[in-house]
Amino acid sequence: MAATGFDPPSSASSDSDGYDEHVFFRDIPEEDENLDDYNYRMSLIHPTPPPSRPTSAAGSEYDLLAVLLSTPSFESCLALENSSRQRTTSMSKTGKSSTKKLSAESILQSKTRTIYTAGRPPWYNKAGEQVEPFVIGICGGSASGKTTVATKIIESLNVPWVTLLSMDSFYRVLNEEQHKKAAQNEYNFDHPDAFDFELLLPTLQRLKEGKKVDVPIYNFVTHSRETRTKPMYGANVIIFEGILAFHNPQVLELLDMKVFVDTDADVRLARRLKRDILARGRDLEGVIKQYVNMVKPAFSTFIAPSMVHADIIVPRGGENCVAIDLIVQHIHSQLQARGFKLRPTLAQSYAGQPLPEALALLPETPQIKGLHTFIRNKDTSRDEFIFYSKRLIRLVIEFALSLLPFKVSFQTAWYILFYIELFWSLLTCAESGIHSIAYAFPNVKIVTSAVDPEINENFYVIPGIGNFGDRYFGTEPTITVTGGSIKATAGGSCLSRVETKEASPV
Ligand SMILES: Nc1ncnc2c1ncn2[C@@H]1O[C@H](COP(=O)(O)OP(=O)(O)O)[C@@H](O)[C@H]1O
Ligand SMILES: Nc1ccn([C@@H]2O[C@H](COP(=O)(O)O)[C@@H](O)[C@H]2O)c(=O)n1
Repeated sequence: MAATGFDPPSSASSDSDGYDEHVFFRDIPEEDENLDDYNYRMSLIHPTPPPSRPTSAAGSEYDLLAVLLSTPSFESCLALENSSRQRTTSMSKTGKSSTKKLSAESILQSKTRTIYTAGRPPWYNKAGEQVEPFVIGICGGSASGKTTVATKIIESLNVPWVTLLSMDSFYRVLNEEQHKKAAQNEYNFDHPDAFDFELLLPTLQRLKEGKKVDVPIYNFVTHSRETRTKPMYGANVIIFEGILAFHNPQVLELLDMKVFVDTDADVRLARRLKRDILARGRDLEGVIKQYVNMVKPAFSTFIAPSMVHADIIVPRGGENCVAIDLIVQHIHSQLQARGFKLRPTLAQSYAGQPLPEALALLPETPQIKGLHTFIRNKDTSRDEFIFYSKRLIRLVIEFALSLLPFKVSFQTAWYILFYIELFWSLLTCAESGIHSIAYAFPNVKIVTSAVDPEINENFYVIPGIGNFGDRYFGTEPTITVTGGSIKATAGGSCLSRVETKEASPV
């Protein structure tokens, strides 16, 4: 654990698995608590933009849309859209059939709104069945690097929903006498009795069931729980870390994968000295006294022996990228087996089917061909890539507006722009993506400037531009070769797969 008054991270989200997959397919139970959960998640996806318009290097269109989408008009448009939605399967005129099926269970009515759902919240599988999250336990001595390893796993995983639960949040509330001992560095925080397992166990159980929990926030300076708690939510992956993560047999039962972080005692002591003095309000003598009398003995008695439960031992902790990569790969294969990883399935789902009626393709003029030639060239610089992409985006948006069957009034303008957000990401699109969006948003017209028949195993359009978002925002993985070893990095974190060839656009 790295910070004073640890504010437990609730969920890390990334959208790599596709916007549509985890945003709008939300099954909302009717209780208000769960609706709050829904609203919370929606706020993560559509955070309120800052009042002033941000000056992002990557495009004013998006900034404008972000501001527009935060307006009350957007909410009403969404309600309008949702209330009229039906699940449909539509085929193009060239196809044999054109069917429209209403699925009553995909429309959910709460007290305040109507919500369309294809029946699959983030932690449900493709068939809409609830799937247990994958729970990882990380154990190890104090300052061994448990939190650092957990954070690196989360960074490398690139999975939409991950929850990190720290055992530190479950330190017991002390009485007056215990507080006095703690102030003199004489209270044993490393003994199992110091932890509130009666609260910890049901909390982890509920999270594993995909339910919301309220987690205490612990303050290491005052040795006490804060009055507020932190809400946490079920996820695809739950990481539970703590010095005694493997101590309680019932907790152990809940862990699908057990990782022990094994860092030398002298390194741990050095890190702890620095951290406790800088971040936990301690002094040198106090830290050493606590370490010698309680931390070190408890490590030998309780923590080191629990290493026998570990599936993986990570020497040195967070700097051990190889071990973290292995863990990440294992988690990916477990998620795949549980049916969480839908993108590869969706990519293959519609092979050979005629394109949906909802698709409107820009006429292939010399101008469009020229713009595509630039953005599909892997040697096009990022500045040029953004420049030509913006021109193409403008043409797509203009074309989309020209397709609207009604006169644009002030009210309808918001409605149109809601659609444009979807169009915009479809500058170019793979067939499987068009089918997936047409299925999820049956009433939305999809406008794009090019349809690509295939995507490769990295979901790159072939022949194409690599990952459009990565090229546009400059977040492409890079390869560095140092001292004969090849290391792939993305945003400074360990990658789940170390590439042996350049990860350049195809
Ligand atoms: N590989 C590392 N190199 C240097 N400092 C580290 C490393 N790993 C962790 N630390 C530092 O050591 C302290 C404890 O790390 P942390 O990951 O919070 O351990 P734990 O969760 O096991 O207590 C933190 O201040 C952190 O920044
Ligand atoms: N009030 C407290 C509570 C706990 N500790 C020490 O924290 C260590 C566990 O946290 P890590 O992040 O290092 O795993 C544990 O060794 C306790 O001694 C404390 O000093 N004061």
